[in-house]
Amino acid sequence: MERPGRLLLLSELRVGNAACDVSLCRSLLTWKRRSSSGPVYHPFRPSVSHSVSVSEIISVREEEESRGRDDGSWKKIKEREGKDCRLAFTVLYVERRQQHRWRCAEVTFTCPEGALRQHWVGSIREQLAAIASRPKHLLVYINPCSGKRKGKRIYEEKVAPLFAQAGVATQVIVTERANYARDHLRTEAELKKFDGVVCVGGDGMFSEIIHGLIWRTQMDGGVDPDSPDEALLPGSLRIGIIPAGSTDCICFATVGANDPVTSALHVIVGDSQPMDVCSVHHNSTFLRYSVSLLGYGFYGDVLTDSERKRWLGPARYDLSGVKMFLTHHYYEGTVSYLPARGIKGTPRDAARCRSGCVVCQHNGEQLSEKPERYEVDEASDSENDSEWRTIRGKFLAINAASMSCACPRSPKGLSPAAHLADGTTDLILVRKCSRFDFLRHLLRHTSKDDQFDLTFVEVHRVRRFRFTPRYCQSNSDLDMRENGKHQLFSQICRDHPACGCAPAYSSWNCDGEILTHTAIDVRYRDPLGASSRILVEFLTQEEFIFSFLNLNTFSFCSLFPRVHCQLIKLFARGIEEPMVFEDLPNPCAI
Ligand SMILES: Nc1ncnc2c1ncn2[C@@H]1O[C@H](COP(=O)(O)OP(=O)(O)OP(=O)(O)O)[C@@H](O)[C@H]1O
Ligand SMILES: CCCCCCCCCCCCC/C=C/[C@@H](O)[C@H](CO)NC(C)=O
Ligand SMILES: [Ca+2]
Repeated sequence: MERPGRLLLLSELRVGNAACDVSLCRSLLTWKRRSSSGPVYHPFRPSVSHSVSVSEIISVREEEESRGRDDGSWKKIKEREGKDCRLAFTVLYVERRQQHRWRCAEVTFTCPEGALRQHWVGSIREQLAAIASRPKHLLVYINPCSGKRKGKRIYEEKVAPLFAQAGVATQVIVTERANYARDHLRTEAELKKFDGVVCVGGDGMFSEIIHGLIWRTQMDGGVDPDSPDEALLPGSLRIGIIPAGSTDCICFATVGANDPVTSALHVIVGDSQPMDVCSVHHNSTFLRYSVSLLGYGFYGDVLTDSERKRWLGPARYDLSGVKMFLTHHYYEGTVSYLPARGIKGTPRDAARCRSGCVVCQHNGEQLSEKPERYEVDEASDSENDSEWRTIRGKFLAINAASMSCACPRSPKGLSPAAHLADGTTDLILVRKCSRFDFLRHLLRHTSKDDQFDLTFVEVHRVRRFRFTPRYCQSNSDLDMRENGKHQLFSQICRDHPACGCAPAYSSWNCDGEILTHTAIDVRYRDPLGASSRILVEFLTQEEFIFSFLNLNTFSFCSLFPRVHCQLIKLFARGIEEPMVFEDLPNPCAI
C-alpha cells in the first residue's frame, strides 16, 4: 500500500523552454523551474514553482507534435516514425479566477524519451481513476426555455467539450415541456446507469430535478412522501447545475458564481455538497419541495406578476419587484414555528456558510444521531406543544430561506448567515410598515447593513413552521362561506386593481414556482385541530369559481413546511474562502 503523500515520480522535464523538476506525489503534481545554477537552492534567484492537486486535474493527453517553440535547446529530440516528435503530454487542470470562477488551464511537459512519457501519463491516469467520487456517466436535462433561452447553446459550446475532455459520458435530453424532466425521472429514467444528474437551466429546472429524484427515491424505498412526519430517504445521485436561468440562486449560493464552465468543472472533479430540503405540506398532503426561498406576500406577488412577463426574460423580476413594492400589499395571518434547538449558528451570525462549513457538519451529525421528534405538534403531546411559538399580525412578507438565497440581484441573499446543510430554515417576518421602511429593508439585501436590524423585521431559525392566513382561522361552515366570498371577491379585485380592494391572500413563491392559494380541502378542518380525511387539489380559475358556488367545498390552504437535513447532494463544494492572493497575478506561472 502506498502511503498518502508518497513520491511516485520525479523527473526533469521541460515546460516551454524551461527545464523543470516535475514531481507527482499521491495528491500533488508540482513543477518547479530549475535555477540556471542548477538544482541547488539560491537565495537571490528562487526557483518558481506551481502545484496542482491531483483532485483538480481534469485529464491528461499525449501530444503528437510539439506545441512549444523549437529553439533546439532540448538536446534529446527523438526521431520517431520519421518525424520530429517532442514526446510531450498535456495536463488539464482547474485554475481559480476572480469571484469564485474556475477555468480549465493546461500545461505541456516535454519528456526526453517515450518510455518516460508513458510512465507519466499512465501514473496520472491511474491516480485520476482512483478518485471514486468522479462521475463517469451523467444524465443531462436541458431546458431550452430558461433565462434568455440559451441553455442548449451554453451546454453545447461550453460544457459538452469539457465533459468529453474529462472522459465523462452523457445522455442528453432536451425537455419538451414543463415537468418533462420531473416526469422522466419519476418513471422512466434508468437511474442505475448514472452517477449523477445535471440540469441546464434555472432554479425552476433544478426544482423539477429534485422533485423527480426525491419522489423516485421515496417510492423505491416505500416511504410515503405525503406524511409530514416521515423521515425522507436521501437519494444516491448527485445533481449538477449548469446555470442558464434568470436567478440561478441555488447555483450561486453553492458555487459562488453563475458560470457554466465553473459548474461543469465542479461536476468533473466530483465535488459533493449536501443540502437541506424543505417539504411543504398541507395537513397530510405533500405539495412541493423547496431548497431556497419559500416566500409569501412580497416575493409571492413578485413571482405571480413576473410570470405574466416571462417574455421580458430575467428583467421581469425587476419590473414586477418595483410594481409590487409600489402596490404595498400586506397580509394578515398567524405564523407558528418550532425554533431549532441544540444546533450551532443563528441567523444574525457574522460568519457565513462556506466550503467545509463546521456548522453544517456539526448540525448534520447532531440530527443524524438524535432525529428530531416531529410529533411535537400533535395535540396529544401537549407538553411539547409549548415549544411552538405563535405570532399573529399583518405582514408584508413571510420568507423562509433554507439557504442564503444569494444571487447576482441580491449578493448577500435574503438571509446571509443561513446554511446550506444545517437542517434549518430562517423564517423572516416583515411586518406591515411604511413604504419607506420596506425600501430600507429591501435595499439592505444589497448593502453591508444588517437587514434584520429593523424594528418591523424579525428572524427565527426554525425546523418547522406553519402559516395560516387570517380568513382560514375558523372552522365553521358559515365562516367558510364568508371566507369563500371574501376570497372570490379578492380574486376579482386583484384582476381589476382599479377598485382598490386589497387581496386577502397572496401566493407562495416556492423556489420560483407559484404555489397558488386555490388549493382546497374537501373536508375542512382547523389546521391545528384533530385529524380528518383531507384532499387537496389545485384548481383552475373556473374550478375555483365552481367550488365557490358549491359553497361547502373549499377552504384555504395553510402551509406546513418541514426541513429535511442534508437530503440531497450537489456537484458543488460550497463557496470557497477567497485566497489571500486571489486578486494578484499568479506568482507561480512559468
Ligand atoms: N421545454 C420546456 N418548455 C417550457 N417550459 C419548460 C420546459 N422545460 C422546463 N420548463 C419549465 O420552465 C420553467 C422555468 O425554467 P427555469 O427555472 O429553468 O428558468 P428561469 O425561470 O428563467 O430561471 P430561474 O428559475 O432561475 O428564475 C420551469 O418551471 C420549468 O418547469
Ligand atoms: C424596490 C425594488 C425591489 C426589487 C426586488 C427585485 C427582486 C429581487 C429578487 C431577489 C430574489 C432572491 C431570492 C431568490 C429566490 C429564487 O428561489 C427564485 C427562483 O429563481 N427567484 C425569485 C426572483 O423569486
Ligand atoms: Ca439550511
